[in-house]
Amino acid sequence: MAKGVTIRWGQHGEGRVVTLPCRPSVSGSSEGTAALPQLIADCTPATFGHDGKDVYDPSYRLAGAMSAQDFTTDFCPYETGIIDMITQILMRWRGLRAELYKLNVYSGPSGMFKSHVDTPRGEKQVGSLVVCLPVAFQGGGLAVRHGGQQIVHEWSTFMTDEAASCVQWAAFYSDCEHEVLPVIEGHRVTLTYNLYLAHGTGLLAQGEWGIGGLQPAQLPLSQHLRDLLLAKPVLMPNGGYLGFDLTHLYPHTHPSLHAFVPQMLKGADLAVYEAVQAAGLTCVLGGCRNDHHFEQIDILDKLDAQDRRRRRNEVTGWGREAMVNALTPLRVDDSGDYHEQEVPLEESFDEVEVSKVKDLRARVAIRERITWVNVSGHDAAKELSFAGLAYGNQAELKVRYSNVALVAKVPNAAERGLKVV
Ligand SMILES: O=C(O)CCC(=O)C(=O)O
Ligand SMILES: [Fe+2]
Repeated sequence: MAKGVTIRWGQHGEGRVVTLPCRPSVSGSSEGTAALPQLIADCTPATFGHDGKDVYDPSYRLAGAMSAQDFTTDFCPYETGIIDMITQILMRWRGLRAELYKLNVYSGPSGMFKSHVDTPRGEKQVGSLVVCLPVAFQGGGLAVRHGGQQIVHEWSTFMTDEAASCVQWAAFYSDCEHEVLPVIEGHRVTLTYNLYLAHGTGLLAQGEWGIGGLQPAQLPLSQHLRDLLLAKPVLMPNGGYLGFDLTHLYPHTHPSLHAFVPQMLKGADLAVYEAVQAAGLTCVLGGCRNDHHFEQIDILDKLDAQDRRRRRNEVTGWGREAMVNALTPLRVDDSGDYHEQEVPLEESFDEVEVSKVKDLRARVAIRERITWVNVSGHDAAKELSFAGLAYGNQAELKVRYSNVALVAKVPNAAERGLKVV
């Protein structure tokens, strides 16, 4: 670990600093071995939640604690990639926000925290992250239990300089019981973070602190949609469907990646999705509306079913699951050619096999039931796909990116609380 982890704390005018692992004292500075005992001395006895109260009981928890507002650190779990790893493993691509909670010190010969489940801090908390800083200690395993299974994270450094120079970490879901086994010798210094479910990894997609976050309801499109839904005379009194051609290309021809497109929405497309959600509309992602490629015959049925489920409160509306993904992998043959089923114009239906006409009419009918909001005049939207080639011993078509459309269901006037005169 090249840089070390710096902790700064102390009252105004009495600021202190330690960089871990402790290096030989720099003369005249508090940085060095003397600063660590000071950090430990400045911690207060750690309490824990019991029956809704903070309790101090050294027979259950023997540790020191410093609250996040009383120190700063340059250690960043995002920068080190820890949050990305947790997001992938524990959250299956949903976003996660880590909030520094406490610094704790469990010291030998008996520092420990008996078996407990962390008190959730807010309904979006999904887990905890413990980061063990590079200070030498023995014992102090972190046992995490779930479903009759146990994992013990042994971070003990056995006093070797090499082991004591690493940052080690573990993350677990909030419902996992865990325990800090007794520290035999040395000091086990940890940073704990609360992990919250978020729209995206990091802070930008969160409006919770009232700053910086994207507020989808404030997006101009969201306001226009709400005005449209409440307009007089009533537009679409019997309800209907609004279609948006998305502006970016997505790998929905890929056999498995197509399932992730809702989580991959980019830039303006994400804003369209957020705005549609904020306006209270249910939506579905489907193939491009281009005349030749509108593949999903059942797209509107899927949308209607999702909307009914949402109205019955079976879908919470949280996260990307609220959008139906009707994308299916498009067929790409061995030569990499993409087989679209062309939908000819109605006039030329007689040239098509009779058996196909019913299906083709259904596709045309679906396109016509959707009111398209944006007219995709630009070439990129007309160009149906763009192939990314990867070269191995033979040119192999890896991923093909194609246009995608988002279709939102407009409820009827009564469902919108409007009277039709
Ligand atoms: O330090 C650890 O490994 C876990 C600490 C813990 O369980 C807590 O602070 O709630
Ligand atoms: Fe805990």
